[in-house]
Amino acid sequence: MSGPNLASETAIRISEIFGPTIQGEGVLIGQPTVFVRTGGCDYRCSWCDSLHAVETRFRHDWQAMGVEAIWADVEQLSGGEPLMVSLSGGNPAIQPLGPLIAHGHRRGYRFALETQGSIARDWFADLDVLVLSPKPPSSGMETDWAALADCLAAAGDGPQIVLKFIVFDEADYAYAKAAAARHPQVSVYLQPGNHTPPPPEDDDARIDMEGIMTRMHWLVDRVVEDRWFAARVLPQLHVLLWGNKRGV
Ligand SMILES: C[S@@+](CC[C@H](N)C(=O)[O-])C[C@H]1O[C@@H](n2cnc3c(N)ncnc32)[C@H](O)[C@@H]1O
Ligand SMILES: Nc1nc2[nH]cc(C(=O)O)c2c(=O)[nH]1
Ligand code: SF4
Ligand SMILES: [Mg+2]
Repeated sequence: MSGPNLASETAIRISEIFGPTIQGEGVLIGQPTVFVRTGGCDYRCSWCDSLHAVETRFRHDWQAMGVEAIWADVEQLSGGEPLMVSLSGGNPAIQPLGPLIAHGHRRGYRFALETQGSIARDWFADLDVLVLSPKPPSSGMETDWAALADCLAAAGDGPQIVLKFIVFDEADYAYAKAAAARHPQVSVYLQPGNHTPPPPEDDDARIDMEGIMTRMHWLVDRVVEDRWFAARVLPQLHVLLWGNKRGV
């Protein structure tokens, strides 16, 4: 909560803080982590699974919090045991996260950040893992390639950097291949899309498991057919386990 001593430049808009759970996606899949999800996004992906942290109609659920207040929640959830903190959103790059990362690092925690690559920040260099997830045609968004390159440049040699592409169809797959070719030094994760986003207003967590599995099989076939052996194909493990349930 914003208190009297909360300097406005350090206020971070928070949608939810939860965990520990396992990281369900990409390079850190299976790793225990606490999530810090920020509110607000510069994109509106057609299939976004986190609209409660994107659309301003949910902003009454967001809180402006200082580093100390966020950290109290992270420490309480982790029992004071240093672990990986996953920063997601919304687009967490909108928020001033540098001081939070420095605060956690001093206490032995590590930080992974998930962003679409539309906004570069100097503090990307302080992360342990930077997951860049540029958005394919099915999202309805346009990629700003210069901004993506700026994100990679801002991170420099600091964090481990990976590209994670959501793939729904052949056009998305072609996009992933072309985008990966622009940055051949960065490892690539391909993730089948989940086309049943949660209605944010209720708790119906059902998903079309068959549809996701069909897409996953197709994606594996596609990568093998192309002999794209540098790519890694992974489902959203948390979605397979808990469907579209929030806070897991
Ligand atoms: C909700 S986003 C938040 C972080 C950032 N805005 C981004 O998109 O990278 C976290 C991750 O979930 C992925 N994602 C969102 N909706 C999805 C869906 N319907 N199916 C599969 N992955 C999805 C995004 O592509 C991103 O990699
Ligand atoms: N378990 C779990 N893994 C995740 N990986 C990325 C997530 C996200 O929403 O950013 C997410 C999430 O919400 N839960
Ligand atoms: S960029 Fe991420 S949070 Fe924003 S709308 Fe797209 S998937 Fe959702
Ligand atoms: Mg998610």
